[in-house]
Amino acid sequence: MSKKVLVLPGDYIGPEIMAEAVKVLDAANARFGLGIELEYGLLGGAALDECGVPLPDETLARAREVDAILLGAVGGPKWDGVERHLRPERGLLAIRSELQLFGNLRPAILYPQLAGASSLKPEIVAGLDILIVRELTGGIYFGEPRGIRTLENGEREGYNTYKYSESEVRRIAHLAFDLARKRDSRVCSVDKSNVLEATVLWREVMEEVATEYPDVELSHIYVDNAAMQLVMNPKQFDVMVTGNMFGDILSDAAAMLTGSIGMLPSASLDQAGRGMYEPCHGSAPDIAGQGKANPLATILSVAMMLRYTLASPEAAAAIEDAVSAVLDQGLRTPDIHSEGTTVVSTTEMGDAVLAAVQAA
Ligand SMILES: NC(=O)c1ccc[n+]([C@@H]2O[C@H](COP(=O)([O-])OP(=O)(O)OC[C@H]3O[C@@H](n4cnc5c(N)ncnc54)[C@H](O)[C@@H]3O)[C@@H](O)[C@H]2O)c1
Ligand SMILES: CC(C)[C@H](C(=O)O)[C@@H](O)C(=O)O
Ligand SMILES: [Mg+2]
Repeated sequence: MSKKVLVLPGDYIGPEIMAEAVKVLDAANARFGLGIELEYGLLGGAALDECGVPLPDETLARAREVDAILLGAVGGPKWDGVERHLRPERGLLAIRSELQLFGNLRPAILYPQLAGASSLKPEIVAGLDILIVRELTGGIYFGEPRGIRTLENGEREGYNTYKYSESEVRRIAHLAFDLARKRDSRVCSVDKSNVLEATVLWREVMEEVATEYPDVELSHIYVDNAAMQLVMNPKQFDVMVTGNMFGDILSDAAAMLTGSIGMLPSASLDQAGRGMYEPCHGSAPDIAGQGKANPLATILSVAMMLRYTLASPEAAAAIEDAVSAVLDQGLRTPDIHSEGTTVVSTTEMGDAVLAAVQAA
């Protein structure tokens, strides 16, 4: 039976990195007989330009039908002036929310070949393998009320609401604990319970869920300390579970431990394990159209899609091995370049991974 994947290239470097990821997916499809059919849709600025909204009904309808979604990145200065509710990023938030993709997995793994490209010293990052589990459909990103209002004294005030229900915390906790069992059985919950009530409850629920996993060790850390520990001694962490905004920030920091934000893939899963797969980075307007974007985060997101939603672990491993082989060949996009390696373009990097998959 065929499996359908909806491809949403998005904006700026989105289409550039997606072209390379699709090449690699096509090669894995042919090599492993996966029966995957691709269809394309619009999200973000591209959708706003074409249809007047950042998440067209057609895209959402197709997204509900397909087996998995592959996203590039959305947003950029072209749409800076549009009304808040029409911003390209709102399209991304809406699709996550509509599909209830609450579980965002952001693995920060250091490929040994990139030790020299990490922002930290090689001995601090050697063997790094952290999984950030970010709650993706709640917290301050979605809490109501929100807005900008005019106060009685005439000045304006911007406000958002940070809240999490017990059930929202419970489901992300279960996901984190279940994933930890397949790794080093350690979960570190990141909160700000010394200040924010929403995260006092978060911590209580984490403790409650932990009683169902006596084999998994649970620890807690405040988010400010977590940021510091991540750059001081990142290997102390196995699974880090946290809310929407903290996870957004910590995952960008974790990306730099692996060499570049261009190396960090992600999976956003619903309760049934269906998902949307995307790199953690944005649309990088500063390098768009120059062949400088690193496509590996998107290519590695394809591997996550094959593993988590499309049940093709062999093909997933082949793509991950192909990425490693290409790094062994010394090929680097500019963001991960270090002395003694060869700078290649986005397309050349994609072609090299494609060739390695075909040779698998
Ligand atoms: N998932 C998404 O679609 C997503 C994620 C983050 C940001 N954004 C949006 O992207 C736009 C730009 O945001 P930003 O500049 O804050 O973040 P960004 O992640 O796009 O870029 C930050 C820096 O990282 C670099 N970078 C990012 N991806 C790279 C890659 N694949 N290869 C090499 N270098 C890469 C960029 O050149 C830039 O210097 C904004 O509109 C933002 O809202 C979208
Ligand atoms: C573009 C933006 C809405 C998004 C987020 O904050 O979730 C991005 O930064 C991410 O990390 O996926
Ligand atoms: Mg982000």
